Amino acid sequence: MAPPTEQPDGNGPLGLLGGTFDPIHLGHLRLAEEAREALGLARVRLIPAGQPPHRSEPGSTADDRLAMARLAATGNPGLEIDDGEVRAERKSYTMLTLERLRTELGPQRPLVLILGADAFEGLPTWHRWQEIFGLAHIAVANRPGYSPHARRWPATLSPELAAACQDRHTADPADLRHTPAGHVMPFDMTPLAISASLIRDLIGNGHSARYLLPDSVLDYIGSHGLYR
Ligand SMILES: Nc1ncnc2c1ncn2[C@@H]1O[C@H](COP(=O)(O)OP(=O)(O)OP(=O)(O)O)[C@@H](O)[C@H]1O
Ligand SMILES: O=C(O)c1ccc[n+]([C@@H]2O[C@H](COP(=O)([O-])O)[C@@H](O)[C@H]2O)c1
Repeated sequence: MAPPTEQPDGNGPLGLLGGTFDPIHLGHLRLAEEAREALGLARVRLIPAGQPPHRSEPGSTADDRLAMARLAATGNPGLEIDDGEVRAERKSYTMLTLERLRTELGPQRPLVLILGADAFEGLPTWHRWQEIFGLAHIAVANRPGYSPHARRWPATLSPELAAACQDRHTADPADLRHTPAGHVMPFDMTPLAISASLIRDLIGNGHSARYLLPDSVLDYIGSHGLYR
């Protein structure tokens, strides 16, 4: 008989995947799913940004982006939704979200901030970025077209990011379980050249975006007339 699969426990590392999710797509969902498996996360919390700090106004409202994230997570017990950034009347700075989560979850629960390579590249421009390492681990996935691929670290990182990561780098997911925060771990995911901007462009130009995102999300976009 096969051994029982390890059940996710309430104190295991919690993955955090923030994004504008304009709209959420299969790149985001595979990122969450593959991070959960590769890093041994109990669950992954999707956190739609209410007011994304470093981009112009999204093409759909925060409430629509939250609704689409809820639809995308439906049926996957490994995912949960956090509406805190949508509800907050301020820019969606990750440090502030991590402080809120530490208040909610306590100082000991391992938190793993999941970033695609493009987001990670921009980390030194984030609000209080150096403090993030004190509140969460960071896991970085490859993304087609972006340079800081795990296998080429640290050569492809900017000097300040390389310096910040130097003593934090790990390739062992056990390190993410044994401490609440502080490690940086690159991991490989199935390369998917899907982006929300591609989907917005396709829909805006009257083309099909089917099979790039869940059908339920595509139906929502259609019934609410988004991105036209
Ligand atoms: N195809 C993908 N592969 C790996 N990571 C991804 C992918 N798409 C998005 N991500 C990651 O998901 C997070 C949220 O991304 P975001 O919501 O900005 O989506 P996006 O597709 O990059 O959007 P846009 O095209 O509007 O810039 C970021 O960390 C980003 O790097
Ligand atoms: O905290 C910051 O200063 C900060 C700056 C840029 C982006 N972020 C977060 O990074 C995630 C991805 O952002 P975006 O714009 O690529 O969708 C999302 O959760 C944002 O809130 C955070």
